[in-house]
Amino acid sequence: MTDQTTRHTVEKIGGTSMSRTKELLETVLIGDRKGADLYQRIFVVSAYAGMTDDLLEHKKSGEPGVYALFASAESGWAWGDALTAVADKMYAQNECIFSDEGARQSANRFARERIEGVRSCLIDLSRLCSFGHFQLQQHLLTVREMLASLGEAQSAFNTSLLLNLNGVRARMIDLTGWRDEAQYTLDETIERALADVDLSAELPIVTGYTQCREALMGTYDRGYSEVTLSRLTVVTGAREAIIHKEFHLSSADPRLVSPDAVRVIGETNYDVADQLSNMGMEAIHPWAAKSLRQAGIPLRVKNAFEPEHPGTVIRSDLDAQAPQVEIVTGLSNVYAFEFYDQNMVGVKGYDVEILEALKRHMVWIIAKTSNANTITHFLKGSMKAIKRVEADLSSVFQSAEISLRKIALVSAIGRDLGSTRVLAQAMRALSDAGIEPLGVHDLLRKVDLQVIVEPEQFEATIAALHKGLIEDWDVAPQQRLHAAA
Ligand SMILES: Nc1ncnc2c1ncn2[C@@H]1O[C@H](COP(=O)(O)OP(=O)(O)O)[C@@H](O)[C@H]1O
Ligand SMILES: N[C@@H](CC(=O)OP(=O)(O)O)C(=O)O
Repeated sequence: MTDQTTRHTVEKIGGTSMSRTKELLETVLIGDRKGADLYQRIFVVSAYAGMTDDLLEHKKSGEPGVYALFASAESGWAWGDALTAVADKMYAQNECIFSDEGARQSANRFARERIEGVRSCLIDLSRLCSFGHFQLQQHLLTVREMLASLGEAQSAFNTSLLLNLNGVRARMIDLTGWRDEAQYTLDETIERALADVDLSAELPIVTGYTQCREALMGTYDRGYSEVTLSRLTVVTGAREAIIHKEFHLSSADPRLVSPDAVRVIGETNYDVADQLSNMGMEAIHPWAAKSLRQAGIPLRVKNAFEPEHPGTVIRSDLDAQAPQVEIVTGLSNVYAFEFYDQNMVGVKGYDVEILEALKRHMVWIIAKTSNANTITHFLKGSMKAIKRVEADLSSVFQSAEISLRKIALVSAIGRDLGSTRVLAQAMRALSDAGIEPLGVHDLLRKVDLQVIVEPEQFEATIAALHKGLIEDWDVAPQQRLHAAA
């Protein structure tokens, strides 16, 4: 069926929003909908806020969770206590969600069965690996997948149960591979799981984690639920993918710039979405955007708690009407990895070696610059991994001087920044705020302007650029006329 009015949507609810379960029922999940209006939607749910952090490692601080403890030899059996703490957190979450005793018990039973199943599997694996014939290293990805999927299994089970209690025909679609006998590709797994679902009369609540041959965790790592969202959208031929977040996609993080000063982004294109995810803004996982863009399906980012608001539409064919910065975002903990070698002038091959080392140690490159004898990469990753890159390169290039420093990178992003006014106004805004940038990247392809500052100046830089390039953008020419008169 291709009729726009009857085709379904696929909608993801992020972890931060999932934790506000009761409000979600009154907005996104049920709200004023009745009868047929409740259906023709597929929901993909993330784990409740903080759950995946505790199961794996903290996304921002890197603090070890169950996985990181299990993987590190020095931690011994500490992972077992960490897993028990996750179970307790799950029961506490169930306590908040279900006032009905029977429902709470079945939610707790579900969580306990999954947690204890994984626990005994990990104990067996540790025992096997103590023989030496089985190498723990070879199984760590599977362990990571098993642990991560616990979070999404809980939230999908709870959401469908809660909807059932509220008279909605919801069905949990468990893509986590729990006790499955065969393994399929991502697309096949999705097709098989939804084959007998009648979208006009059932509401599928799908786990954000999909266990499949491609191993989502190995390829995409954190933020994987958006990959499930995008493939589900493409495979089921949905008319639109929707991401429900805690805030509207705004011109800056409303936690850093006052919510009154930020603007909701009405529309943008996938080019801007790519820049945002590169900066770790998580507007959408870069790989998720790719599938949707290739299939020509629009993505809408909405505030989960303001369901009437149309939110932000992201499509490939939306060009800007005029040069304008749309969003100011950044990363406060970036490593500037500077490789300097005077022997480099006129010689090729340095770049390749550096890139190989970065790839080998799985370090994310945010940006790079180079000149005659210096190549600087701006990196996101663990200090440990970056130190390994440094060691590898020092042994290959003995005359090189490699230096590493922490910086913050703030980026002003828009579909068309092709006006010299953007750079001029950015510099004025920074100088007015007393910020001296360590570096600025204004490239030929005008979609972003990157400013490098000391980490302590991160928030002030976001605020200053937001003020200069967004809040004051339309008023600035007039003010300049007054100033000149
Ligand atoms: N430009 C922005 N617009 C909206 N939120 C932003 C923006 N930049 C950063 N954020 C932050 O993103 C957070 C949501 O992050 P995310 O991990 O995507 O949540 P979720 O768990 O819902 O997927 C919000 O708490 C908000 O502070
Ligand atoms: N819960 C997972 C997957 C995910 O996509 O989460 P969120 O939608 O909350 O970013 C993670 O934290 O990585």
